Amino acid sequence: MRLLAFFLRGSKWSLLLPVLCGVLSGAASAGLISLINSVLERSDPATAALRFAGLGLVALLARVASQILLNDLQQTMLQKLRMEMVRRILATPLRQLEEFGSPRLLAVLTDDVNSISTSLMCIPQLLINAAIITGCLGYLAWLSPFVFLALLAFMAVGFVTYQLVMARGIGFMRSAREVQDRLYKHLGSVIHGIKELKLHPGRRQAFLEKSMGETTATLRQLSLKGFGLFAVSSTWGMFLFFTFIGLLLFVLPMRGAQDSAGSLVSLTLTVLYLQQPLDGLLANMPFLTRGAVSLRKVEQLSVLGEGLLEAARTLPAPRTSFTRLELVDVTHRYHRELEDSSFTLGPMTLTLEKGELVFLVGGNGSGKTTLAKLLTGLYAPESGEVRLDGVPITAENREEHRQCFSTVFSDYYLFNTLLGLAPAGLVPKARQYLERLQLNHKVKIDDDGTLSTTELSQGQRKRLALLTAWLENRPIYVFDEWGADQDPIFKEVFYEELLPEMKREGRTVLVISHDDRYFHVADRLLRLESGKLRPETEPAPAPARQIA
Ligand SMILES: Nc1ncnc2c1ncn2[C@@H]1O[C@H](COP(=O)(O)OP(=O)(O)OP(=O)(O)O)[C@@H](O)[C@H]1O
Repeated sequence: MRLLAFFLRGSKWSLLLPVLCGVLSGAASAGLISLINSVLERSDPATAALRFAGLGLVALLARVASQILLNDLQQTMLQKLRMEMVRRILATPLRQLEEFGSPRLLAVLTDDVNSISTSLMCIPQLLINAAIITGCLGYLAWLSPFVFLALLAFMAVGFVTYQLVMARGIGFMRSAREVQDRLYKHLGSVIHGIKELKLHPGRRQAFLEKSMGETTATLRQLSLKGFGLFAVSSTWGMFLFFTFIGLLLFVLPMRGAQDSAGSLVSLTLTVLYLQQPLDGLLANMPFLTRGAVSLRKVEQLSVLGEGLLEAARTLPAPRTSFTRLELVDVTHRYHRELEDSSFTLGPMTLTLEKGELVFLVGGNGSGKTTLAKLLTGLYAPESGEVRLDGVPITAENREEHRQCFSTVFSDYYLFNTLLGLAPAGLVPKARQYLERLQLNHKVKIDDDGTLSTTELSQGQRKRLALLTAWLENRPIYVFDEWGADQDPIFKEVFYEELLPEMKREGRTVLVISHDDRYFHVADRLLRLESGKLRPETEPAPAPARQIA
């Protein structure tokens, strides 16, 4: 029902039409049984044949129309669902997404969205079957109220017992769905850890046997149990049904309880006619249940982005200037469920002025990237305030705040096109930058901003990422260990030429770096130790150059 309500919410009218066709098809099928009975008993074969053909035709045409319309609805819903999920992900705060985890996100976007759409495909058949069952029951009530009531009682018993078994089945399906998140994590390891797995047979074996092997075996077991229970409960339903037919055939005549309107043949035929739609109803249940389980997962993801969508849909204009960026008593803490210790950054107070070139240094895990995420508005502070030109950054203006920054984080992502950068005007500039970054012999940029390749060395890819950031033309640049993958010559170009040039252009540049050879380039050096800012020190003077 939740599933039906979900689909009805957005597409009442496009669902109504196929439903009506489905019901019409079911009603026509139910009409057929009364016709068959009347032919068997008494009716004129010629007119009955015409009615038979007419009803059969209506049943078939309405069924095919319902399925075509529903197919169309399914594809539309699938597209809408995928777009909406991605919109919600884009609107969700980064920290919440990190906590949710990419394997779970992937499982929702692929498996769950597909299960929901498969369950949608079951709906026309469900409606057709429900219409046939209702029609047959109505006809049965007219033939024999006693048999009708007895069948209702059997169906009630069947429904209650079926529900009891199904509840266990649904439990297994939910557990299987949880395991699926783990499976996606392992699939991610195959893709991203392929080199490590190929180079080390022991690790590969352990991965296959333990990680993948155990997870897939658990998933198999849970799915088998879930689907097994569905099979048992539908067989139980069919057992009740045959028991009823047995009683109808052998006990009813003995008790002489038939009322005059219903002959045994008509009653048996009508009840038998119910078998196919009942069977169909039960066969669709696992898919509908799987869809409902997936819908719960999708709804969990939906909650993440709730309330933020509207803000995300109105694009703020990029900001071209600022004078001061401040952190005032800001803290951020990573909570980890299964660990006693948690990392806390701050409380810290810090100011960055327009046109400053600031280096942020410190040991691994001291909090440099976390601080950069707070400054750029990718994280919201747990306490304290981030202020831009004196204005506190809140949930309402954080999206706008982020428009001040161009970044290359150490785990940057490189798009293969100058996405969202209005390419027409920027392509000539992009080609110039390509030359400055010594990539013009490797990469070409089309007039529509598509890069000829991103299949490059790590250092070259990072230069391309720098190019995109540079083109964004924002007032503040943040580079997180950008120099780490560069050769000594290009490191020098970056620290000694490009950074000072950005500063001369009036930009504020925050450089996270371990390259102490170039600390002298900075106007200021911020040093982090275990999440705390140390008192500022003057950058060391430039080291003496070696004379060859
Ligand atoms: N997504 C996360 N979830 C939980 N803890 C995290 C997460 N990211 C970082 N941390 C923890 O926060 C601390 C600071 O991490 P951060 O990445 O800011 O350090 P860093 O100074 O940039 O380190 P490095 O020089 O190694 O890049 C680390 O101890 C790390 O374990």
